[in-house]
Amino acid sequence: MINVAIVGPGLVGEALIKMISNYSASSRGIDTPIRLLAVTNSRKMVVDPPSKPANLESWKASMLSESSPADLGKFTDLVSEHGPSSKTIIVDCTSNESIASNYPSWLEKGFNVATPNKKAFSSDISLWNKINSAAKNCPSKPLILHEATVGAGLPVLSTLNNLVLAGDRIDKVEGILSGTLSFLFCEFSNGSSSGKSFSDIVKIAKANGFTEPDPRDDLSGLDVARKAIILARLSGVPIELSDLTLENIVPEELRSTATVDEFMDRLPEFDNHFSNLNQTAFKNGEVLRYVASIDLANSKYSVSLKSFPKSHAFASLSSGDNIISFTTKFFSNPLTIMGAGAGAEVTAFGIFSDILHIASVKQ
Ligand SMILES: NC(=O)C1=CN([C@@H]2O[C@H](COP(=O)(O)OP(=O)(O)OC[C@H]3O[C@@H](n4cnc5c(N)ncnc54)[C@H](OP(=O)(O)O)[C@@H]3O)[C@@H](O)[C@H]2O)C=CC1
Ligand SMILES: N[C@@H](CC=O)C(=O)O
Ligand code: NA
Repeated sequence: MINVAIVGPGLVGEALIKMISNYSASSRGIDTPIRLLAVTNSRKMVVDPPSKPANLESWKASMLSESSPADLGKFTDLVSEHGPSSKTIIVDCTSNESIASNYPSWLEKGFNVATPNKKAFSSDISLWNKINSAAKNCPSKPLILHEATVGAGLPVLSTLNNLVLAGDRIDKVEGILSGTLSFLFCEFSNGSSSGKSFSDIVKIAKANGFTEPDPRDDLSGLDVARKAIILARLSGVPIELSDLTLENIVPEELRSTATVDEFMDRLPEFDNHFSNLNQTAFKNGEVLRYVASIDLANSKYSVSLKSFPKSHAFASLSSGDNIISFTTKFFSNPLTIMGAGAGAEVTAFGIFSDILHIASVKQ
């Protein structure tokens, strides 16, 4: 039995609960069943509730009726009473930095970790180093996987890890790494001079579940920058956020708005500003795309809004898709991965494939 404990049953966490409840391990060649044992958000937690909930609706009901106040320390203690930590996976589906700072201690205790949360892998390099040494030094060799942190469910990190393990040299990684910004600019800057307003498209991206809990994290370029850092570090170059040139497209006046609602309410005031940027590209026969360039060969790292001719692969991308290309010693003609780059279900799939990988190693 592999036990799964979820921290953060939000949009992505709920999609994951649905996926785990619908999964029948025996029919898919994994001998060990996967059991959803425990769930906590910032207010409440349930561990092995008497009702033994089988699906999302019954988990929601037991969160209401059988939960106790959330306490992360108690949560992991209770979880470890139900099976060895080597056969337990803690899944962090928050975007919280202080939850991420627990990974070293979870790994020291032998818990495996799977997460779409980028914070631990893109903040100060000291946390990255602590995580790696905790996993390496624990006798049960726990696994920590985070495929969904870049390209959601697309097999981006597993591909990069395989290239590195095989001895390839990564020269450059570039692409469109944000589902939100892909959706925004593919819809807004599509080679025509009219269409929906920029602020309306941001609202749709948020409603589609593409954005971070605070959409300013997407528009500021910070979310893309975090993904660029993860790609650089996994390629063997330990860069920090400060090594990267970042273009923030949030209008100056909206950067310090107090709440997400205030930001969304005031965004229409800047529709003309974005429309002018699009008009300039349009007049040159080009479109706008927000791209990341991780040029490892020349130690140059940037995330920025650029203009591309309509013949460029970035211009014809489907809205919401990511495209990531690796130029390497093996692949001088770049290896390219493309497909849906955000959304609850594809992200849950990325986490679930990490869970299945851990289950197959630890069963
Ligand atoms: N949406 C997407 O397409 C993708 C998302 N991701 C990542 O997935 C993660 C989840 O995103 P999403 O589901 O959209 O976010 P949501 O805001 O919908 O959900 C976040 C969840 O985390 C919980 N939470 C927040 N703080 C804490 C805390 N201190 N302790 C316990 N629980 C907490 C929230 O509970 P509460 O209600 O109590 O606050 C909520 O259940 C993020 O890291 C995001 O970057 C990655 C790839 C793609
Ligand atoms: N907000 C992010 C979600 C996935 O990481 C995005 O839009 O790409
Ligand atoms: Na991925």
